[in-house]
Amino acid sequence: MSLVLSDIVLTYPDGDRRLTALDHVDLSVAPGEFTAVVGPSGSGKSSLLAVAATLITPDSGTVRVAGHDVTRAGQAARTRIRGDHVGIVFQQSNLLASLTTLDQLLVMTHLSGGSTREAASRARELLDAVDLAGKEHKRPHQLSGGERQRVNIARALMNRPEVLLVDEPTSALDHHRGERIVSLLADLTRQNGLATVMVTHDLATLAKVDTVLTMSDGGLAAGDDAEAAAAVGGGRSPV
Ligand SMILES: Nc1ncnc2c1ncn2[C@@H]1O[C@H](COP(=O)(O)OP(=O)(O)OP(=O)(O)O)[C@@H](O)[C@H]1O
Repeated sequence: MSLVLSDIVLTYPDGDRRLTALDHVDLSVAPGEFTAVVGPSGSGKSSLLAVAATLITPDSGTVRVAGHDVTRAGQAARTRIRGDHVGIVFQQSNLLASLTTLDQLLVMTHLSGGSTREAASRARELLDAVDLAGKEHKRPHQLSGGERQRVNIARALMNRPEVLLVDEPTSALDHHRGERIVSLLADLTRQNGLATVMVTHDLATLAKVDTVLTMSDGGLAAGDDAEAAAAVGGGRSPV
């Protein structure tokens, strides 16, 4: 398994008490497996992604990323494990306004101290894979929302991660562009043997994933599409 969360408990301060955001959560994602997590607002989905991304340390439980026990690692080791093994795609494109598409990707290698020549060919290969060949020299304001999200995805894959974590990738896109992004994520997951976890409210995208899990009050359970519909709010239309 590329990503294993075992018996995770995460609480936040809440006045003079603690609020339990993740309540004994287990999650395992194999290489090449595309997992979706659905659930109502406040159920703990972002907290789950943040723990898997090694951005927050749970109160208890263990997180293993590409075989590394992150929970026992110090701050520096955790940062290295995240940089080497985890790709993260946020809900809103958070590209740097002044950089070209190509430079958005190259900056990742620069930060991790990798070889520049290899990075340039890796970046071009990825931009080709996300159908952005020819847009290398555009800046974010010259790209559509879907194109910006594809730059985000390519950037997350620059360092060849084993684990890809994606938060609401379709929320800023119309239905057609949203479907294209999720199909792309499904293809990249299989082609690159990624363990992908996607948080989504968009039930139309669930057809493309291997596993659907539902979060409810900090608990995570296997769920079919009907349960998923109920979990995101009584089967309301995809957004
Ligand atoms: N930094 C924080 N401090 C205190 N409480 C928090 C913090 N972050 C989240 N929470 C609480 O933890 C619970 C889980 O929040 P989380 O953001 O993980 O839910 P979510 O399912 O991602 O919600 P949404 O779909 O609205 O983004 C909620 O009750 C939320 O209010």
